Amino acid sequence: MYVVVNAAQSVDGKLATRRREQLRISGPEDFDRVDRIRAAADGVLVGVGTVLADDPHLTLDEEDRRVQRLRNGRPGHPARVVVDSTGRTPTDARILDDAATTYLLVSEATPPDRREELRAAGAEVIVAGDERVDIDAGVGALGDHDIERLMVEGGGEVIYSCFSAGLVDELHVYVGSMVIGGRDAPTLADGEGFVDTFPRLELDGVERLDDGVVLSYEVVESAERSDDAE
Ligand SMILES: NC(=O)c1ccc[n+]([C@@H]2O[C@H](COP(=O)([O-])OP(=O)(O)OC[C@H]3O[C@@H](n4cnc5c(N)ncnc54)[C@H](O)[C@@H]3O)[C@@H](O)[C@H]2O)c1
Ligand SMILES: Nc1nc(=O)c(N)c(NC[C@H](O)[C@H](O)[C@H](O)COP(=O)(O)O)[nH]1
Repeated sequence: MYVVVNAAQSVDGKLATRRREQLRISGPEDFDRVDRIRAAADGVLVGVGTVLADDPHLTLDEEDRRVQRLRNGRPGHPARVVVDSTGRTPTDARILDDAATTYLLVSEATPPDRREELRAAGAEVIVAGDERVDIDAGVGALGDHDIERLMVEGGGEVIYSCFSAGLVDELHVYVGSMVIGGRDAPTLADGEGFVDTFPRLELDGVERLDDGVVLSYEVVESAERSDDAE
């Protein structure tokens, strides 16, 4: 699986406010760039924290010819994926509409009747992990559903888990010209945090878009021996 992480942050590294309300950090040029990364992917993944905060749709701008060209003749939208240990995705979430296939990666902690409710609401439910979703196994299982290139859109907990599992190949961060602040505001990588070994990146490109900058990195060394696995 080839994994591309994309997120937008303030100059102080926050993805949203401490209230976790949706906030536009990107401008229109950056949202176009996000659409092109989505279009090149077979699947777009978010955590349930993002679903509960933003109710995202995660589809493509079908009017944009540049976006459609990147689909390489693949019809429709990329699949949508939610990491959701206990099945908290609301059955009326926009991500469960019939615009695209939606996989919910749940753990054994999601009771069988909740799995059935989510299936009835349109989700393809994949069980990976006992208490919490085993992100490595869950992402691996997406490979059985023709997903070879995955875009991870956040939030901070899920991005950290992807780095911690050594899954990330590329990282693109849009840095918008604003300060959000707040010790409890989500950042690009939350979770437990690394204290011993750290993922190492190589800067691939810098691009000015809107009134901000996109930093693009290749991951050259992962931190598979994650400190929170001790
Ligand atoms: N600016 C951006 O680019 C951007 C992108 C996405 C989200 N956001 C913002 O981020 C916030 C949500 O981020 P977040 O960090 O609270 O939530 P998240 O979207 O990262 O989801 C995390 C949740 O997923 C579940 N989960 C299950 N298994 C997991 C695993 N193995 N690893 C990690 N999580 C697992 C847990 O319930 C966890 O609380 C919202 O405020 C949203 O608006 C911003
Ligand atoms: N690139 C980017 N810039 C931002 O300023 C911002 N707030 C997000 N946030 C990402 C988060 O996952 C959102 O929920 C989806 O971007 C919503 O996606 P839809 O428009 O519903 O398809 N992403």
